[in-house]
Amino acid sequence: MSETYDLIVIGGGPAGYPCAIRAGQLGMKVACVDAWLNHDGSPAFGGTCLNAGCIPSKALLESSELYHRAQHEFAAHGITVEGAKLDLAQMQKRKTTVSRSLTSGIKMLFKGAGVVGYEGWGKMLGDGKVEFTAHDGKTETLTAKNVVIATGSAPVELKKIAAFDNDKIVDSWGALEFDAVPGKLGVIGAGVIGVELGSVWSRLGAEVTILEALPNFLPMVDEQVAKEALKHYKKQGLDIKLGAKVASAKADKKGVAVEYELDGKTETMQFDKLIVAVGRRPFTDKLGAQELGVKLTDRGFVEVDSNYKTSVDGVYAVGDVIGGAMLAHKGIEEGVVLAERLAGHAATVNYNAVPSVIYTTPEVAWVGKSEKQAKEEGFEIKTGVSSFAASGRAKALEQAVGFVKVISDVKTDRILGVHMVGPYVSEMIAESVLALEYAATTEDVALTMHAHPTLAETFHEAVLTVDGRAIHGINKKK
Ligand SMILES: NC(=O)c1ccc[n+]([C@@H]2O[C@H](COP(=O)([O-])OP(=O)(O)OC[C@H]3O[C@@H](n4cnc5c(N)ncnc54)[C@H](O)[C@@H]3O)[C@@H](O)[C@H]2O)c1
Repeated sequence: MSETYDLIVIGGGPAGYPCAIRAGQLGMKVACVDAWLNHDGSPAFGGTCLNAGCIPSKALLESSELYHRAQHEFAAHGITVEGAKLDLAQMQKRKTTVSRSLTSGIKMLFKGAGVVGYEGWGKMLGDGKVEFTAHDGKTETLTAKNVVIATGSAPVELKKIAAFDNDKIVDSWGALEFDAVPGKLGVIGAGVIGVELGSVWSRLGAEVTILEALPNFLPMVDEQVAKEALKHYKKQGLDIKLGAKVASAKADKKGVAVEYELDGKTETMQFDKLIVAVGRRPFTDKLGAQELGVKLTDRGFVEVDSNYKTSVDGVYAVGDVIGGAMLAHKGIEEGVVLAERLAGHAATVNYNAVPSVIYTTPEVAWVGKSEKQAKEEGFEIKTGVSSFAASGRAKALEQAVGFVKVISDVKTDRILGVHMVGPYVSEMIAESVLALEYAATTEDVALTMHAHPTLAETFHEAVLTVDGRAIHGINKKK
């Protein structure tokens, strides 16, 4: 029997499930097919983000941060905690509970929007047909007017250098599932995943070394912010070796021996576990994309036009699988916008206002252009920086580190970029995104009242600093 739909979404991660839900809300008959299986064999919607990425990593980041604070910060608040002990099994159990509550929630949301969820693999056969193979091997053919590819991405494996063995050499998912704190932990790659996971295990007691091939740290982040973040990471004990290109990693019963080149010399380090976090690749396995003639780029991303349409009529793609920023929220927006367009509505993604966040301590967040980028693009810019050291709220939180930097256009006064390093900047960045979305000037934000005392005042102060009128900072003489 062939079930017929208006839309079949293949992939139920942050790009796919919102696309399916929005399409359902807009009156389409929708199916969403997802192949995810957790390590315990349970299927789940939500993709990497909810099952093995954003959410479980944030759960462990929070728990490990509390453990670290109990040991190193509570005394400053006048709280004595004697013998704070780590119960890693409980910490992992809580992490799983957080994830599962959200992934099971997707099924409820599907119900509410009239979306039919299929747990298993989807393979495009052409002419709107999708072969669905359930986890028990049973197959059925589904048909739809339109098909959306939202199959996401997977960790890049360094097959010749450090192939995953899922025990000693693991990917970012495996690194969230350790059942004991490694004594010595190696990480290849000081990108977002490397520093977030390195932070988790360092706070829990591991000696962490991060080997990064590039000579500069976090090159996608504003230089001033990256420098400040590096200073704090090093202070916390993360040993970040820049310009260290890993040549080989060999695992045996004792651990992993990693050979890397630094300053023309070959060095070796021994670790108990090694995390490989060197980026993610588009995931199109078992999808039938190439057989169908869906054009892929040299790097395997699905090629789409400005309407997210692939080279094959009736086949669209959104999220990590089409490239660009590999961020859940970018995928969510694309999925929703595509559903709206398929329903005949006008909708668009503003790629100039995509926020990025690194959930370390301090957190790093940014949106828009960096100072270097703005200058390279020919803007005459003015900048304003305000430090959290001047924030009453940050001091009360015992987290008065970092700063907010605002970049604006001299000619129009429009805000071009905002870059932050400090406490809870993951939450603060939303205001800057809104400023960019509404093409706000520094004057617009300067005239906006901010509650006192809040961390958000530091953004306001940075904006005031642009024109030398900060109240809680020393302004540069003009
Ligand atoms: N908080 C978040 O928003 C968040 C969290 C996790 C992941 N992500 C996204 O997931 C994607 C993947 O993250 P990632 O950190 O794996 O990739 P990444 O591309 O951000 O960083 C990988 C790093 O590995 C280095 N590298 C590559 N080969 C190496 C080698 N042989 N030796 C040493 N270093 C090497 C690269 O130079 C690079 O700096 C990114 O797009 C990221 O933005 C986002």
